[in-house]
Amino acid sequence: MIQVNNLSKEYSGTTVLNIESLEIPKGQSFGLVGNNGAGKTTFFSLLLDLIQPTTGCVLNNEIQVNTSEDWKPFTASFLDESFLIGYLTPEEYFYFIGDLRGQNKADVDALLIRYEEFFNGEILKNKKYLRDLSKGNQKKVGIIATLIGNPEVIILDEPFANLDPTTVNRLKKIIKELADNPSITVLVSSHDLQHTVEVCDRIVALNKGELVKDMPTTKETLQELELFFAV
Ligand SMILES: Nc1ncnc2c1ncn2[C@@H]1O[C@H](COP(=O)(O)OP(=O)(O)OP(=O)(O)O)[C@@H](O)[C@H]1O
Repeated sequence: MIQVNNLSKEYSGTTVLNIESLEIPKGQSFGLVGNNGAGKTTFFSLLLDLIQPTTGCVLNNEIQVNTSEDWKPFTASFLDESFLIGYLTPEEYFYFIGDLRGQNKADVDALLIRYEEFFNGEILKNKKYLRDLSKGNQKKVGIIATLIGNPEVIILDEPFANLDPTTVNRLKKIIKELADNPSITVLVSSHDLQHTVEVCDRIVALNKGELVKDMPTTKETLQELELFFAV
């Protein structure tokens, strides 16, 4: 269970995120939507302890995220993967991440075989550096890397961006499989309302840093969101 208490973030005196209270139960597939600048990436960055809150805190299973090394079961992929990427081939990168998460080569290989169709196994053979891959292929590598080491919480910031339609469908299948696992919590942010509604069982909308909608996914959710964002 992730708990958010009185969480806010300011930059130069301007509040960009302000969430009084939010709970994300273990096993939930949680969709975060909102216009450009609404605060989605800020929220995820706070969950991941990549930035410090101005007020409040985030707890994972009652452990405050930035006070203990024990909270680190979160993995994440972001829209722009380039910050992860030096002069490493995808294969070197996967083994490097595996090493960080206590996975041996055989564990990583098993995962790569399992998801070969999604991330396009060809990427491994051509030995290009990650920085020289297309944006979509970088994205695929970033997403698969989040799955290494059996994380409890997987954060996918704009996972559908830059992916072709076939790959989007494969990704939706993967997210639904993860969502069906009661011990895995998946958090997805996206501008694609339809994809988000399809893979998430709860949708939260942010507007200018404030939580403006919080609803379970039903048959009406997509229409409701489309009307909301059409205003
Ligand atoms: N380092 C920073 N310094 C100043 N302002 C920032 C910084 N990082 C984010 N912001 C501001 O915080 C607000 C929320 O940004 P954020 O990236 O969280 O939005 P978002 O919902 O992810 O947007 P998008 O859909 O465009 O990716 C924006 O107004 C942004 O300009």
